[in-house]
Formats: sequence, structure tokens, C-alpha cells
Amino acid sequence: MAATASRSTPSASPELFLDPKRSESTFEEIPVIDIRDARSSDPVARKRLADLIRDACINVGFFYIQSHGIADEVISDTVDAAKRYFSLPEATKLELDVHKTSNFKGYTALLGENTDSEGLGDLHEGFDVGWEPPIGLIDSPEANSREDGAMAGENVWPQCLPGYREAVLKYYHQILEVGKLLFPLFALALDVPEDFFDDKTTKPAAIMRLLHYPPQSPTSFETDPEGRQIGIGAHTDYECFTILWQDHAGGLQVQNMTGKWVDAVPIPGTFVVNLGDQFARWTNDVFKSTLHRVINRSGAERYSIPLFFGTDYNVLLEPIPTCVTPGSPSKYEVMTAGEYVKSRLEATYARSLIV
Ligand SMILES: O=C(O)CCC(=O)C(=O)O
Ligand SMILES: [Fe+2]
Repeated sequence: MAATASRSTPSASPELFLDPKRSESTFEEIPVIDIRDARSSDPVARKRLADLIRDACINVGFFYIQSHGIADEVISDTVDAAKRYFSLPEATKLELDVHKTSNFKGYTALLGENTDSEGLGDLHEGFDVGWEPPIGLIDSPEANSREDGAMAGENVWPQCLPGYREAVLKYYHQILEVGKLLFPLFALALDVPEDFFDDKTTKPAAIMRLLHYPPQSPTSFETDPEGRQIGIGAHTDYECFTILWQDHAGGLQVQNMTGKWVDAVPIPGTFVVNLGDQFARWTNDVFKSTLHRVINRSGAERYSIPLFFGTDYNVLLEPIPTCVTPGSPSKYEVMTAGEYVKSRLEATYARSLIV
């Protein structure tokens, strides 16, 4: 179908989303978007912001956000917590081995994941956390009404690190609020009502990971000259979108349509946002779930914290009406978000070369 709508003059027409040019995107840079207007009640300002987000989602699948409102101290306390945890003896960390839980929470050792099916294991270790009420709010209505289906289960926490759980949950809940600000903007960007995701995101299905990447040593290139053992192998994320904090080490790369790896260089004061496969499913591939990887060649330890936002786990991943037309029919089998995420996690861990 021919598409004539210009991205700078958005319309409600589905043709806007079906512009063939969007799949030829050869971006060289990742846009930086100031999201201060996400908190504005001015519809014009919100629409302007949504238009910038739409452009990034259709052409790149990645963007940086600035003016997000999270204090540096909240971030640094969490990074310190991560450093303390990853410095523990391996045996202590393995007490919380992710394989001991049914919902993939806790510790993943170095090479414990193989994100790229062609890879030889990922050179990172991680600690996974799911939603739980903020400290002191055990009886929150959200906690009492959760139906997490395939992904149900509690977090696990190291008992030997005072303050760890507090720091991690404080960051988790603040970044969750940033995610909640973005969902209505994604809806606006898709020409559906701003509240489109409201009833689908009542119990945020949000997994957060603390990640530690040791520097990639020359030896790993000797044993793996083809570079199949890197920080995290080339992959797309599983949920709707990810908000990622990364330190100054660098190493995150994003692939454009020509196959070129573009560096997502660390920009102080920003988070990286990238779209995942649930959004590709919701939007019938109008929003790009872009391939990315990490190679830590900085010579220093690298730390990062992605938080993956999905819809509630019991919500069906069904294509958004503006993204489906007779000429562009729905591509994906409908399933719940929980079933989808669990199947992807199972596949990633099943490829692991260690058990
Ligand atoms: O550590 C990073 O910068 C990216 C991590 C990532 O892509 C992931 O965990 O899915
Ligand atoms: Fe990722």
C-alpha cells in the first residue's frame, strides 16, 4: 500500500504507520528526547513529545530520555548495592540461583545466559527483581490483586547485605513511575487514546536486572576469535519497552537496517529507552524492536540496570487497531504477556552452556 503521510504532520490514518520507508531506516545516531512535558497537562506539549517518540520508535527503536526526574543519589545507591552484591563469593551469590525459582528471580552467574542463539554464553552476571510493594506498604491494593499467571512468584534477597533490598526497591519504584509516564505517550504516538494502556498496566509486569560485565579480556578473543562470547549477545528485548541506566564504560551497540552497529554512548543524566518484542507484537512491527548487544572493551568493570516494562501478565498481546489493515494483516499469534515472557526466558536459559 502506498503511503503518503509525512511523519512531521501526523494523521490518524493507518497509512502513517505503514510507510514503507520506516523499514529502510539507516540511523547513525540515537535521538535524545527531553521528557519534561510527559508531566504536563498541556495537550499540545504532550502531542509534540509523542510525535518525537513516534519518530524514534518507527525509525530507530531506541532513544535517550533526559529530564526524567530521578535523583542521582537514588541511582548511585542502587549501583553501590549492585557492586556489593557482585563482590560476594560465588557460592553466596549462588544461594539465590535463578534456577531455584519458577519465575526467574535472583542470581544468574557469568555465562549463565546465552542471549544470542549463535553465541557461546554471555559475559555478564545478573540479579533479577520483579514487582513487590515499596518497603512499608505490604498491604497495597496492587499486591493483593495480582494475577501474574505464568510469571507468579516472589523476589529473593540476600540476607547478608543490609540496605540492599531497600536501595534496589527504591530505584525500582521510581523508575516504574517513569515507565508509567511513557505508556500514554506511546499510545498518543500510535494514534489511539492516551489511556489505551491504562487497563492493561494496572499491575506492572516489570522485571529489573542489576548487571555486571567484567572487562572482555584478550583471552576470550583467543578462545573465541569469532566474537561469539561477548557481554550480552545480539538480541531484542521481550517486553514492551526497556528503561536502561548504564555507567560510563560504554559498550552498548544497536543495529541499523544495513547491519551496522551504532554505539549507544553513555550520556550522563539520561536513560536509554528501547522497544521490545511485545510492542512489535502490539503494533504489528510498526514500532521497532531493535537488535542490540554489549561488548565491554573499556578495560573496566561495567554496570547497567535495565527495567523491562510489559503489560500485566494476564493481558492478551493483540495488535492495536491503527496498526492492522487489510493490506497489512496481523502477523503474530495472540497469547498472554506472561506466557510470552516466560517462553522467551525459558529459551534463553535453556541455551545456557552451564547449568
Ligand atoms: O547492559 C546493557 O547496556 C544492555 C542490557 C540488555 O540489553 C538487556 O539486559 O536486555
Ligand atoms: Fe536488551
